[in-house]
Amino acid sequence: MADVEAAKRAAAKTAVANHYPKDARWVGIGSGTTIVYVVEAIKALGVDTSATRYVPTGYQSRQLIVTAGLTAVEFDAVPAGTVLDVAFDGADEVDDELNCIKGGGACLFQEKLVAMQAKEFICVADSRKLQSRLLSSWKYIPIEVAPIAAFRVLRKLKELGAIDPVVRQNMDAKEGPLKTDQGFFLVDAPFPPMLTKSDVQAGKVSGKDSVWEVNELSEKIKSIAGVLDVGIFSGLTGPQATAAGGVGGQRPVAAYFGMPDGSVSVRKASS
Ligand SMILES: O=C(CO)[C@H](O)[C@H](O)COP(=O)(O)O
Repeated sequence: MADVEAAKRAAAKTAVANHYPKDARWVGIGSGTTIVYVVEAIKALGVDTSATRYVPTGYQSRQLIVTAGLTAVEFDAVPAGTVLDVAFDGADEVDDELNCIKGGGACLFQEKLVAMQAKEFICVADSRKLQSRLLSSWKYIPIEVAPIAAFRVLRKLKELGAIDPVVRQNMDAKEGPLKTDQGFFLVDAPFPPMLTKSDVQAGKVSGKDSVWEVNELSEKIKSIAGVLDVGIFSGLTGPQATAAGGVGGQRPVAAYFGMPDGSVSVRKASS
């Protein structure tokens, strides 16, 4: 465990050193345990942060920002048209093309909003998260769902090939479904490992026999009525989205993994 924490810290330090702009104005801060080291690394830079505004992806993230003595501005208070300089976040799994699964820590919708508002979305994780295909080691896709539609969504997910999807429950003394920062439920939907775009280009068949290409499955799940968002971050990166006339993408431009030997492996999105 100590090694895993050291790996997360090393990845965060390198990611911040490479991507935190000297004159940062707007910075997205994600959720989870790894992001704690990103904030630690930002503080350790010793730069003047008085004019920098940090945009959280949920309650935990906001507390982290404030406790570090940084200024938090909620996503809906960011002035219209503002593009964040950079957004850092963790992931539950990252594939060869830098598609990610997120939401294991019960945040995903706000994480996606923040990532998609950033010029650069940077993922920080430890080596356990690095797999050639999504759903290799991590077994389910978190999906944020309107409570009233939960049973319908479960049924539709089974039709798509999900194996025993469930509504995530509170782990503390308060029994019942866990609620997200939006007051929604989370459905955890196990699927077999997904295909990447290059798998499909190489002739592997997608969408049949419950084996899905990442983007295709993401779209299918998002189109189910009652789904707020899906914990698959795929498609365009920020610069690609900007070039296409949009703001930012949901796929990171780079992912940093702390390795067991103390090194940091960097993966960059190619296409
Ligand atoms: O998506 C997330 C929260 O829902 C987290 O980024 C993801 O679960 C990774 O967390 P950790 O850094 O603790 O491994």
